[in-house]
Amino acid sequence: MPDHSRPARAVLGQNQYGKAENRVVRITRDGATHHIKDLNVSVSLSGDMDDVHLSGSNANVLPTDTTKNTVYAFAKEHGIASAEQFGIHLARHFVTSQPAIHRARIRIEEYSWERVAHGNEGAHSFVRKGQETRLAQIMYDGSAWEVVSGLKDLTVMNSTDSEFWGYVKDKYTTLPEAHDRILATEVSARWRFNWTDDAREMPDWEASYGQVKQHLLRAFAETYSLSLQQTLYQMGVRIIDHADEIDEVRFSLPNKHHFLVDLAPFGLKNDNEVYLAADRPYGLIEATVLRDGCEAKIPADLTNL
Ligand SMILES: O=c1[nH]c(=O)c2[nH]c(=O)[nH]c2[nH]1
Repeated sequence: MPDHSRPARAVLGQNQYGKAENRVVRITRDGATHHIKDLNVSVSLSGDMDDVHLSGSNANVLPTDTTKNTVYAFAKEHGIASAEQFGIHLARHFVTSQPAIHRARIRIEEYSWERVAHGNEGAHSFVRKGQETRLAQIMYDGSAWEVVSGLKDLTVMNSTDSEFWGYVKDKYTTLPEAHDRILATEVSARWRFNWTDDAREMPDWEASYGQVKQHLLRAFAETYSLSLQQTLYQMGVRIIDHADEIDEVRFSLPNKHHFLVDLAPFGLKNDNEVYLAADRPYGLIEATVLRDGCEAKIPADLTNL
């Protein structure tokens, strides 16, 4: 039986549109020395877009093709000083130039390149760095900014100074307590800046990124770990303590398990030397570390950011 007490009509919910994954490489030529910025830029706009969904009128629609073109034109006109700065330029442009667009979200992945040292004159040869991917998300609604930076795929390992014991044991527990284990993870992190309005001086986005990455790595290396949870918290504390421009850090840390291999069947003793690096399943440890008194705004599920 249909439920006649509930309205049958459908209504439009949240919507956004734009061009995703615009790959833009900007070369800056400083004489014979060249510099590279290599970005993947996704534009997402929202505003007065009821008509295009409800009646098909495109009167308020700036084509996604135009948003793509804008990314490339801005790379030429404004250059790319940092992913964050580039995203701010784009978000401001879409919201202030189009009356129907009230909110812009620019997501950027940045791939870094390292110079190849060689004998030729000039510096124009690069090798892609295999380490992390840098991330930035800029949101603007015409008055307030939200800038979240981050990184993913930063794989780190401690070959000692990690233990895990004293945990709950029930009838399904088989894990042996570890007093000297490998601790490895692939860091995915996002941090939110407290810069929210044009009236305030912007952080130095490039310097801030380098410092946050160093704090995170040093905290990982220097924490004598009793759990990945404890290490995560120390990484967050270190960033909040040292970076005044940041109010919130969110981590998603897969525990990349390394299991000691039983070599006894071969008459060999394994003195914490030979491990099986398992790829799945993995423990997944996730948490936010906040500046005291600040509100958490980074979504819990980082796969959506
Ligand atoms: O650092 C860890 N935290 C856990 O919660 C956990 N659970 C587990 O089986 N191994 C580990 N390691």
